[in-house]
Amino acid sequence: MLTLVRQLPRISGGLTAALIMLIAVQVAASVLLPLAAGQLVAALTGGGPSAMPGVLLGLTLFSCVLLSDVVFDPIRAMTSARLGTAVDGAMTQRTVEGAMRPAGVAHLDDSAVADQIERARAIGLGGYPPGQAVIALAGLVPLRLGAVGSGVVLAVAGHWWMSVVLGAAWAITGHWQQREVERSVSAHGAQTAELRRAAYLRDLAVTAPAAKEVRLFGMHSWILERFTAAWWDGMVQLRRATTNWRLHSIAILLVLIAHAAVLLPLGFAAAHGDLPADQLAEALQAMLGLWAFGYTGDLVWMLHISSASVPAAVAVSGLGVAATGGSRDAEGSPRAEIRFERVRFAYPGDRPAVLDGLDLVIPAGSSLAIVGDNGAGKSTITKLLAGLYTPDSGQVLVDGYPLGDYEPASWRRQLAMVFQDFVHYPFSIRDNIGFGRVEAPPTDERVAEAARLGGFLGVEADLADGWDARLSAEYTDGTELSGGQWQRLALSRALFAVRQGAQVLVLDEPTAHLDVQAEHDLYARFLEITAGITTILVSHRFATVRLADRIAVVRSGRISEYGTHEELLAAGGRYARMFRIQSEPFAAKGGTRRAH
Ligand SMILES: Nc1ncnc2c1ncn2[C@@H]1O[C@H](COP(=O)(O)OP(=O)(O)OP(=O)(O)O)[C@@H](O)[C@H]1O
Repeated sequence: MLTLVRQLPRISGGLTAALIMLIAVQVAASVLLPLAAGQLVAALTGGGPSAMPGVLLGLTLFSCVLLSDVVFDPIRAMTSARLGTAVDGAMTQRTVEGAMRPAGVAHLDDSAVADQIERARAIGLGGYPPGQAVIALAGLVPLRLGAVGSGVVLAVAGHWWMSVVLGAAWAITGHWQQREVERSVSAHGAQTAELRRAAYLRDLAVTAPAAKEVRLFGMHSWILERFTAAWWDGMVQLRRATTNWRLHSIAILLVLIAHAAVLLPLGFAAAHGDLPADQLAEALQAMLGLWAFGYTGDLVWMLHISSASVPAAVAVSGLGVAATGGSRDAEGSPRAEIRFERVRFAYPGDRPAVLDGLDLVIPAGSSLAIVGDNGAGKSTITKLLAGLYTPDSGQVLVDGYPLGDYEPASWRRQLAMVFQDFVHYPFSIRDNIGFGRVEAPPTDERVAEAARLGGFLGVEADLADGWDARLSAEYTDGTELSGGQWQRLALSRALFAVRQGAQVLVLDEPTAHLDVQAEHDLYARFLEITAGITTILVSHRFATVRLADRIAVVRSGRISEYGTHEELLAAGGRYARMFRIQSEPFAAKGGTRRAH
């Protein structure tokens, strides 16, 4: 909560100042109320024509309270809502900036950082944005300060010990209940394993990616039953962890006893004429205001649960601030070679090394195909080349300089990559292709040329909006592409980058979704596409692999074979075996089966 308060003036100094002033007005009004009541009772019980000025003063005080309620309360509500929206916007923006700032992606594999990002998104807390905390704070602060004022009035009108007894009783119970809320909030933040499972099952049911299989496999009741069981089990665990009924009962008893201890002497003194009626009225009115020292219900809960994401958002917004890349300009690199030297790498966490002692040289301007079994580390090599991860030991050198010496953005501009799990951006075709080089305006000409090279040209011709057609079935005017069309679009995106100056083209399984004709057409354009640049192909298809000048086989974390297609076939090693398996005539096997 303190973290949130510290952020407020930074996010909007004007709104914060306005809110403080409006809260001060509300506090003053809450103190005026018992004084007004006392003033009126004093004037009316005094009798005679002299009552008029006293009544007028009492009514004026009441009018001030009324004015504050009628005029300033709505303004305070609007101001806190606006400040809340500003906080939501600023926190989300900082989270987004922070999450994207680190040059690599290793921080996203760190479970502590992933957890912070999850909290910063407020998802782990059931979607309570921090702006709600501002609204709760704007409600809570005047109540608490008003209670202080009521305490002073009670001390003056009644007796000082009355404020102490009542204030202490409320404060103790409020403290217990606040601790319960804090426990509950942190339990919600951590979420029980059951609730996390329930959230996963819910997402399976309500999000598009699993929708097809859920229906195909008839998983409706399976998911519903398990979701219901997991959710209730999780909730029961949460309640058990956070609710203490015994303390609740003691708290109620304590407050009742404290009120009796104050009310009885007040009544006794008034009955015996030791306490004038106006003071009794003031004291009784002030007693009612003291409750705000205690548990202020939903406001406390809302304040704690909504502000819980703020420290995480502040931590995420600081990600990568201290990290500095090199300063060498990579423009035009590599001119000589890319070299992996004794590279060892394991993904963050306690994981085994994927690459261990890997040496590899890729001469500039040549093409290299990387082959190997599933999970051998082929994609990992491309991620290290892109600087998304850094080797644990050894180094990646570009023209003799470690990758870390280069300014990260300038090295990235030299790369055009199609990842195996490339993203389907739900934006226009133009944007999807233009993302290859965001600095270069995606003009019709540039987009069409990239689409021609990537084999996408023509798809836009059937769409009403052409290059500006939106690619998402979730929009009424949107279009959904086929798997192969998305792959051609991803290729076009990379080739847009190449046409805008990228020097290294990395294609991870570029033909996996392509039909025979599209694959053939791509091979036909291969020389045109790769002319003058360094190309790295990761593929299991030997028709693709054979296009490359050289081939490297990855096995047991290092390069086990390296050479041209003919050289590796002649060597009779792993590559030759893989090639033979893939090129064995399928019909012969099928024929054997048919014969039975
Ligand atoms: N982000 C990650 N976090 C942890 N482990 C990972 C991550 N990405 C990959 N791995 C692991 O690293 C190993 C190598 O993965 P990589 O994707 O490089 O293999 P690959 O050779 O490209 O495989 P495939 O042919 O199946 O695409 C695998 O064991 C994989 O489980």
